[in-house]
Amino acid sequence: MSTIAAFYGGKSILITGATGFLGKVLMEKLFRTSPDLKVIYILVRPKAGQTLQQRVFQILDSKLFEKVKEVCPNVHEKIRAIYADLNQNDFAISKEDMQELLSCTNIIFHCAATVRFDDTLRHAVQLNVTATRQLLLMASQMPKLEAFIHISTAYSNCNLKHIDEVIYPCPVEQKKIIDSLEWLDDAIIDEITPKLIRDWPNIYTYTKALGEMVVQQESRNLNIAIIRPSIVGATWQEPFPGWVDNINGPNGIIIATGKGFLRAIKATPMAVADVIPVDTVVNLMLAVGWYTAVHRPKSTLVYHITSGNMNPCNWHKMGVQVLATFEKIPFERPFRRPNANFTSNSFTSQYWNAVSHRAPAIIYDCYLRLTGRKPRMTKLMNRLLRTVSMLEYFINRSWEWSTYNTEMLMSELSPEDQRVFNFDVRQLNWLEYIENYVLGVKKYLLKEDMAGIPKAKQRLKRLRNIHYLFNTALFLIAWRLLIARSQMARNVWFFIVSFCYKFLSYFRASSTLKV
Ligand SMILES: CCCCCCCCCCCCCCCCCCCCCCCCCC(=O)SCCNC(=O)CCNC(=O)[C@H](O)C(C)(C)COP(=O)(O)OP(=O)(O)OC[C@H]1O[C@@H](n2cnc3c(N)ncnc32)[C@H](O)[C@@H]1OP(=O)(O)O
Ligand SMILES: NC(=O)C1=CN([C@@H]2O[C@H](COP(=O)(O)OP(=O)(O)OC[C@H]3O[C@@H](n4cnc5c(N)ncnc54)[C@H](OP(=O)(O)O)[C@@H]3O)[C@@H](O)[C@H]2O)C=CC1
Repeated sequence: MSTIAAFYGGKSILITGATGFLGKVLMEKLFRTSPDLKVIYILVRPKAGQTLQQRVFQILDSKLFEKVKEVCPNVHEKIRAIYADLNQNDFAISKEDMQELLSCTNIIFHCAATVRFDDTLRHAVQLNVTATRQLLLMASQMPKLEAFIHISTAYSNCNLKHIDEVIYPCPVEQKKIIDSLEWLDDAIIDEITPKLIRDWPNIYTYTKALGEMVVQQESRNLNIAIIRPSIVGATWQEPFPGWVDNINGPNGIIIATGKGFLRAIKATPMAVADVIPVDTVVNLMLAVGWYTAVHRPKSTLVYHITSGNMNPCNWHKMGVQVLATFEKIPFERPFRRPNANFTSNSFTSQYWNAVSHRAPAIIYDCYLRLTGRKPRMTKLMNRLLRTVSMLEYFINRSWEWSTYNTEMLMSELSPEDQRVFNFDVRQLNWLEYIENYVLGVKKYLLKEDMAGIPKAKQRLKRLRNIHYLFNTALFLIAWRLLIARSQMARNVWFFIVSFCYKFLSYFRASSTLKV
């Protein structure tokens, strides 16, 4: 029997961000491996016209939870959704709910965050910093609490090249920032934001660094650990390969490439693509929860869960495998044939944007206008290019993350725990993983049926023919114009024509001789 799985038996676990990508996979694994856990409290807000119960029902009803329902048929009774908005004071939790949380919680997994790169500083600080502080305050009033696991990101210190498993100080104290945001108005905040975030690439990574400072400074006597995953990707093995459910990070890029919208990107091909499967992250989270509660390390330990130093893959290899998968399993109704040009040069990147992205969008919009429809491709392309420009920072650099604590933890696990809660990324076969990833994007994100593959392949063939036809026509028109204007072009043209003529005459003569 797994020690870690047994540890969670009978426990009351509080999860924030349980409706997010990581949170769902965490809940799934907990229910599947420790069906005898007492309860999982999840802090949820109503969203998109759905009540808390409807949101929970939708999660449990998804394919991700199919195995759970076999192992833990009463899973509905073991989830307790608590109304909470982390943007509000005391999270707007009712008194009764708060009392229950304070008196019963054994373990906290704090996953909630805003992961948008362009959020306002006020909102990002509220969620990624102030809410963490508030949760720590709540945790300090929980008599039964055994461990508090805070999820940060490996990019919280991406202004450094080599990152150790320590909490780095931020140039401005988190308390000062929280205080000043209370009285500064939005216009001033917007003005000072670039000065505050300095060499961090965006507000998200900056506020995640501040969040870690809060954990360090407000941890009181709590048993805390911080986990820093790199780019979290689709599931590797559990509960099945390729599960993914949002368009963040590589997912949106895979869709945009598979649908033929994105055909070139400013990326350093040999830079490390530090993607880490979500189930690997969850396995480490559960192992850390157990270790922190049972071994009670004297200080707050930071754990990196990255792939680059143990089993590196670069963007070139990833791009090639993604394209190879599109050949076998194309996405439906592509705009153009998928292609991937990598360039690290700004000028070439601008060229590709004009020729490969903007021009086809404008041509398509003209076609839509001519056929009496509303043009939309240029707008869509502009948004896509804006998104890609925000991701560029991360695909043009490589980082080194030390993983001593993660490796130490691996060595502390029994062979059974190493198997059930495997976070050894050295065993990952990238080619297989990427293929399953692309397949998962098709099935679970785009909700496309595998039966549509032959039709998609046919459409790709048609697009290829249109592409050749279009290029030939373009070449002939350009050449015709050139000939009309330039004596040199005319000379070259006559030289080529006379050469072909002579060649053909010679060929005809020699074949007549043979006869
Ligand atoms: C490489 C070579 C490729 C070559 C060519 C092809 C090669 C072949 C394949 C290549 C292989 C794979 C290569 C992968 C490279 C990946 C790099 C990943 C780096 C990740 C670093 C993460 C580091 C930190 C990790 C962490 O620690 S945490 C998680 C990170 N956090 C995020 O990833 C949130 C980001 N996002 C936002 O910050 C917001 O999305 C915002 C952008 C502001 C827009 O915001 P806005 O426009 O207001 O609105 P949205 O509703 O959000 O989206 C509006 C519109 O954009 C679309 N769209 C949103 N997203 C994406 C996205 N990704 N990709 C594409 N489209 C996207 C959406 O479809 C919608 O389309 P539309 O509706 O217009 O049709
Ligand atoms: N995905 C990645 O690549 C990486 C993620 N991480 C970290 O992992 C954690 C989880 O990320 P991920 O699952 O991908 O993110 P998601 O965006 O998928 O999930 C975010 C979660 O936070 C919740 N949340 C946001 N705002 C509020 C609020 N005001 N009140 C209550 N809940 C709120 C969301 O709830 P709702 O559903 O209601 O919006 C959702 O459950 C984050 O801390 C992130 O920084 C770290 C490295 C990489």
